[in-house]
Amino acid sequence: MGMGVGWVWCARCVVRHNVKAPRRLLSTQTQLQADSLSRATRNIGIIAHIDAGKTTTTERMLYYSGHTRRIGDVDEGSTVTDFLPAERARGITIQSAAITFHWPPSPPNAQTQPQSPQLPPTFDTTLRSSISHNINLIDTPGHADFTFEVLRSLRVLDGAVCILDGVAGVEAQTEKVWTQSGHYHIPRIIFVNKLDRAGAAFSRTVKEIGTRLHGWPAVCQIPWWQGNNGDFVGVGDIVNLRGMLWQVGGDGRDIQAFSLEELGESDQKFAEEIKKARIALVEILSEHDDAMVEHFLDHDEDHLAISGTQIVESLRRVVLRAPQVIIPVFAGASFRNIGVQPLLDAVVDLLPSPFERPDPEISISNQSSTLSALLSSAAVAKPGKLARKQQQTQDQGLAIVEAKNLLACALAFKVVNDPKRGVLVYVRVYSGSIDKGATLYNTNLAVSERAPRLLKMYANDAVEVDSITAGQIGVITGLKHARTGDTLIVYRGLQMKGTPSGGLNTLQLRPINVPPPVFFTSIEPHSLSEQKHVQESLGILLREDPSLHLSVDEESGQTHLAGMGDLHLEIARDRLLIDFKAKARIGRIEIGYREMISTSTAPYTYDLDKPIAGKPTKASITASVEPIDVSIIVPGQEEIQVEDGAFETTYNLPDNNTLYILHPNLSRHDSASHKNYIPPHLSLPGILHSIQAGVSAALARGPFNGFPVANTRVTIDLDAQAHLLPETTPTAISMAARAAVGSSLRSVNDAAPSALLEPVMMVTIFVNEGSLGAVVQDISSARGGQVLSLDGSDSPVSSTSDDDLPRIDPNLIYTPPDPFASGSGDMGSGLANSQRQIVARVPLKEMVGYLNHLRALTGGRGTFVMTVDGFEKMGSQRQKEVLDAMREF
Ligand SMILES: Nc1nc2c(ncn2[C@@H]2O[C@H](COP(=O)(O)OP(=O)(O)OP(=O)(O)O)[C@@H](O)[C@H]2O)c(=O)[nH]1
Repeated sequence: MGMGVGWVWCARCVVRHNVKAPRRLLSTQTQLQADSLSRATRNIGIIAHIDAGKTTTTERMLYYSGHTRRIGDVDEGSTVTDFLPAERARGITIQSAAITFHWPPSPPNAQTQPQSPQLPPTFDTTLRSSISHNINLIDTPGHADFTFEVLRSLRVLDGAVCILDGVAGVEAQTEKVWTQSGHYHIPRIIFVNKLDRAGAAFSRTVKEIGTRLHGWPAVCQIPWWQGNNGDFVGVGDIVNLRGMLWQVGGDGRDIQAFSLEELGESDQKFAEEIKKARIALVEILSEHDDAMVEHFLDHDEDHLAISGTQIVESLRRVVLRAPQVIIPVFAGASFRNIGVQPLLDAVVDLLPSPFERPDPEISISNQSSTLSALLSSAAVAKPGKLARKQQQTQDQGLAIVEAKNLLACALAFKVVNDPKRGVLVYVRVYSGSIDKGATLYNTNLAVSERAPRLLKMYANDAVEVDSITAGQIGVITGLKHARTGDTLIVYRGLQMKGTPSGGLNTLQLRPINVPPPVFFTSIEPHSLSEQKHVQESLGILLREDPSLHLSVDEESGQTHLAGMGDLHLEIARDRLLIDFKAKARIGRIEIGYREMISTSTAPYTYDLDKPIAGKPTKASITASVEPIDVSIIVPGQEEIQVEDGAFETTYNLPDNNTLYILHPNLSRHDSASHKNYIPPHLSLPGILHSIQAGVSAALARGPFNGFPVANTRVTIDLDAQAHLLPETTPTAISMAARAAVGSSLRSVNDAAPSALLEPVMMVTIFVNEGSLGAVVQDISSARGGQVLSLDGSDSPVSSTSDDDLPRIDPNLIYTPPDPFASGSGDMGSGLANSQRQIVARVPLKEMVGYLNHLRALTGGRGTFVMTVDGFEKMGSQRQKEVLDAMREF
């Protein structure tokens, strides 16, 4: 008979609360506690193709950890993670919420208190998974439209579990996210789910892991199929050499373990397969880990004699090495409650703590660096030695000196409006500690705001905490400005209205390129009285997802909402109408073309002189515009300030626009001299920010057809004495800048009409050999696309930086047989080869509704992913057709 396998909390992890520290030691003590908390923390995400079972698996994880009392069911729409009604209706996960739980489960009273367990100095004999850890599970969206959203959540992960559907195998979207997470060097393990389904093919899936994800699968579990129908009942645990049998129909807590000896009597074949798998596992580890070779020799070359702990430590070493070449593979069926607890053990045992991660990249004064480089230079740099650091720019030198005042640095990785609690800002702290009440400086928005309340989010509970320390994930409530993706810093001596000096105000954590919006829709409140609510809801929506863009046409008052995909906008629409109950008419979802001016203007000055909010207000702005001539523009959507000289400032704006501001009387390096030129209530950074906001608003709506303007250089001549008066406010500067640039664009368009640019996509299509011809034919003739490669390695999916990843021969991969898979005769290389990949550039217009067409062409098997490759000038005939079609509508 087998023994029960229990996941119960262990007494060792209880924190000793009653130790009194002498007062002066307190801060080091707290630091130590924070460090051990982080060492016992896993910040992980689940990456998976839509429908692979991410939500189902998450639910089980929360249930077994003791944080929920019943298993939520996705199909009934009662799950914890997918908490937005719009998600429930669609059954897909779109919001990246983060949930904390403990694994193994912690004692009931410590359940919701952050704790710092006492970890042993080494793990040579103890498994990490024998001690309760904090798991911060960050939800990543699975749909192709949300790739950017995935990227955004990926950058705060320390490790990931990739869930594969054991019937469908490795799917296009998984491949894409896998590659992206590889770019961030995120260690990953794989869970092959849905092995209970008819047609489940573990072996085929493992081979696909090798061929499509470019790593050597290390099979840590094999499926246990029983009876004539091949019922999936449990797994063979290759690490610990045992069979694990889940009670049929139970909640999954009742698991029996059978030793190889016991199995030898009941299921001889299965016992033999476990041994085979163990040999393969030791072999593959030995190829990549010298310590494993030593263990192997120490145990007289007996693969079975090596201890489970040694295998786990070896797996951990190879998983944490970048690039990751070995991919541990686990098996289960979370819907049947099979396999989830060992998967959680693997999360703790194999994935890294925040301390085991590479130093996070930052950008500061538009230069790339890493956070610890910045922090450690602060420790050594003394102002007097600055001269020696002059190979860096002066701004960076200043930042280094100022970095000693940087008390904390965090990334707001997700903003969610919770109907009950208001706007929740999920943060990951990278250095220092954010304490309750701290003043946070937002380097993206150049504003300060106080953090009134800090929370730790558990599945069933939000618990208030006093601080969120480095390596931790938590929630700040009550913030009015912070948006998804913003960098927040705590800075010694910062005043609410102040700006951190010396370049720290430009610090960005793990900056990413925001793809340009290529679809838009119009929004019109039902009535004037609804307008305020619609505006407020849109405001929250944009804080949640800054990849949505809002622009208002000054004359018609019409509002446009732009996004990255049609589904992206559909979700935003549902969010607005259903979740926020906004009363508005939402127009058709259309393609977001760009306009480009064809000639330049002389400087034009707009003088604003009118009462704003009851006060007389004045501002003047002198602007000129000129086209930047490139035929294809490459997307890049972040506003980046380039501080090139003391008296000039350049902004690289979205859509390949540039803003060049000359401020001859205002030196960036001598703010004391400004008082001679500008009224005391204005500051140079504030003025520049207002000009940029006004110019961006003007560029968002072109004069030709109301599309955003691209490829344009705007020059602003700022004569501080003439243009900035006592009655000048930041709002007035923005309005004047918008008006000056708006008029310049109109006059240039009157002189010579602008041209339209259309979004062109890089499309990667996966099809079976049989449909290849038809799909290529359709793309290149009917859709006007250009096929770039077939099965090429230069595609965006397996992109250039992965060249060092191995090309893997599926015949060299160990897999157990697939006795019940349909088409199991055609295993391995045959199947892998029959899957073909087409990479093509296709105008977005021709890709609308493509999925259905592709399904029809491929008997439902084809899939594709696409990203914006650029905007291209259209031929005059094509432009006319597009414009005619728009007018008709
Ligand atoms: N047979 C079987 N079905 C499963 C299993 N796991 C999940 N499912 C089903 O697969 C469907 C999708 O599961 P979800 O958990 O919603 O998948 P998801 O990956 O979260 O999907 P999105 O939220 O849309 O990204 C649901 O109908 C589940 O009941 C499994 O182990 N076996």
